[in-house]
Amino acid sequence: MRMLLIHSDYLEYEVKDKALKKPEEISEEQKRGRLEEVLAVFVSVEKVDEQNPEEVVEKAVAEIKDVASQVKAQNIFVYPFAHLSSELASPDVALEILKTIEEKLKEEGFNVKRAPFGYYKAFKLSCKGHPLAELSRTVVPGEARKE
Ligand SMILES: Nc1ncnc2c1ncn2[C@@H]1O[C@H](CO)[C@@H](NC(=O)[C@@H](N)CO)[C@H]1O
Repeated sequence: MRMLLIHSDYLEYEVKDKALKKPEEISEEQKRGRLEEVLAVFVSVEKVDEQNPEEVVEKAVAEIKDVASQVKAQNIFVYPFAHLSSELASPDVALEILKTIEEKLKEEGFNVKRAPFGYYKAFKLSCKGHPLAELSRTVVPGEARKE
């Protein structure tokens, strides 16, 4: 799994078109979203993560919590983003993993939004620009090695 973490004044998105034949079903309300003072986490779920989704969720949540505490962010935006890797997991597995990351972060007390899966979306982001405002993390299950 590849993550790009951007500490931002705000992140807002608007759903445009379907990017998959069967995107996640969403309500009218979910077609737009915005969070202020947010840690935006752009996530590409990778093929290697299919070996142990539970473990990669655990590692991803730990990394996100670590960065959130460093930048003192209570709001987290989980944003599916298929552009950080050339070895993507299947959409079904990716969606499940992203939903579980969202759930676990909520259990940890964060205010979490997740952008809809399987769509082209317009988005606006205002990066804060401090030294920890732009970070990337890679997590893989167990002994799996990234080539
Ligand atoms: N392995 C994966 N990891 C993360 N997201 C994934 C995925 N497989 C499919 N998606 C979702 O389907 C859209 C089309 O690839 C993706 N859409 C996007 O990435 C938008 N930024 C528009 O390009 C995403 O919502």
